[in-house]
Amino acid sequence: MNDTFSARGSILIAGVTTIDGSTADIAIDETGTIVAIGDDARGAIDADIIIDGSERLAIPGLVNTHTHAAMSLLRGYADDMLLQDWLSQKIWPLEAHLSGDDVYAGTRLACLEMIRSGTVAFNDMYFFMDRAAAAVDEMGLKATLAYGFIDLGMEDKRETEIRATEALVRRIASLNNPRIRAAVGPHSVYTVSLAGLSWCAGFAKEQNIGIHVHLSETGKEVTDCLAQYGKRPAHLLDDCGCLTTRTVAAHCCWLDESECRLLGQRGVHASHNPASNMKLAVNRAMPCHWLKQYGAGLTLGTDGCSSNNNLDLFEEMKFAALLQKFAWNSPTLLPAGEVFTMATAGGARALGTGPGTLAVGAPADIALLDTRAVCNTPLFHADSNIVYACNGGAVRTVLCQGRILMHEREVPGEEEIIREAAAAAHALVERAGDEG
Ligand SMILES: N[C@@H](CCSC[C@H]1O[C@@H](n2cnc3c(=O)[nH]cnc32)[C@H](O)[C@@H]1O)C(=O)O
Ligand SMILES: [Zn+2]
Repeated sequence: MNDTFSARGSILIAGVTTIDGSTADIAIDETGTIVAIGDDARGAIDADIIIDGSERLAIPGLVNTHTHAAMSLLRGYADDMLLQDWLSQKIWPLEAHLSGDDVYAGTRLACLEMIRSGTVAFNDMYFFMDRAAAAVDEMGLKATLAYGFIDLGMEDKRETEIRATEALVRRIASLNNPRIRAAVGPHSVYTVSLAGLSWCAGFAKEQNIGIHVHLSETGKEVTDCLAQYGKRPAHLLDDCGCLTTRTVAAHCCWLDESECRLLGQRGVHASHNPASNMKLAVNRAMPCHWLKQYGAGLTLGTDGCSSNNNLDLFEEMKFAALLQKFAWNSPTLLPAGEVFTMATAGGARALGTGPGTLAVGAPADIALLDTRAVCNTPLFHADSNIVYACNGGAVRTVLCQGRILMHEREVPGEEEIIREAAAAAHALVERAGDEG
């Protein structure tokens, strides 16, 4: 087993079921690229490792486009509250006591949870991101990491956030790990000044990196923005240059049709976070149908573990499909195939990690599901089982860029990761002098 995880050779996944129901071999070379799929794949490489694909369904690894990974330490710390109260009374006071070690422990726990539920890449915004990068580096996933930029209209705070953003981008460049990228993370229109937003846009352009922002999460965000600036949040972000083809906008719940058109024109990727939105009762579902109509990117995210409270994108796919139907009153909206595409190709395109499909030339970012699991029985339409019946527990094996991160539900070192995260979470709450 240790050989399986440490090896860096070529891999053959033999006789695996694909999403269309056929059986194929998948050949992966030493660089972690899929070099052949089908009957002829076996001959394409001299495989160092052979993974038995019988009773396994191969899907592209899932991509989570909105997380605060280290908030895994805050899972269950404060639930059932109003968004503003939850942030200002519980989360932000606790976060004031966070250390870099906490972010490292929490991000490792989050990576473990994502691997165990078939996710290979994520888009994160938080503090101490150099420590998050170290965790991702070790755990073997792909991530785009942004320092959450919040200036609250104060010039001295803006300077601090600018320095922190610049330092993270330098740090990630120095890691020289192609799996880890930096982005600029202006938190939102209600926490960042116009000068801050404009600086973020300019810096992202200069560095040729993405932007990760919260957009139109609540009705209050929209009414406050209209009162303060006389325009809606997406138009304000656009004035500051924050809407680009490399922007991921999380939530997008309260966008009107003109804002959806604008996101489409700018080629922005919207991250739908249905579990967080329902839990915090933001009271409107992202208008997927308008965003799709106007050509914006559609992707899926979980948000942090204290508003979800897990990172399982299988559950998120189901919530997305159900919420769209319920909120917009049509059972034909967001069918299984479309939500599966959001969680795979849509997310991969947004983060630039590949096509998000199993194809020759694509990176071997692959999850293998158990076809004999109850949730996959019977298996008439794989996308339906995946979206409506399964959760992450159906995932048996995960590869990221051809590296085996989990095999038959074993992830190396997981007991230590869990123990250290639990200890860090309890010590944090104790330091903050509040038992939650
Ligand atoms: N430099 C910032 C750090 C911001 S990290 C990103 C922030 O987003 C917060 N956050 C998490 N979930 C949500 C959400 O749903 N809406 C808005 N903010 C959130 C999270 O708790 C964290 O404080 C500072 O000095 O405060
Ligand atoms: Zn968030």
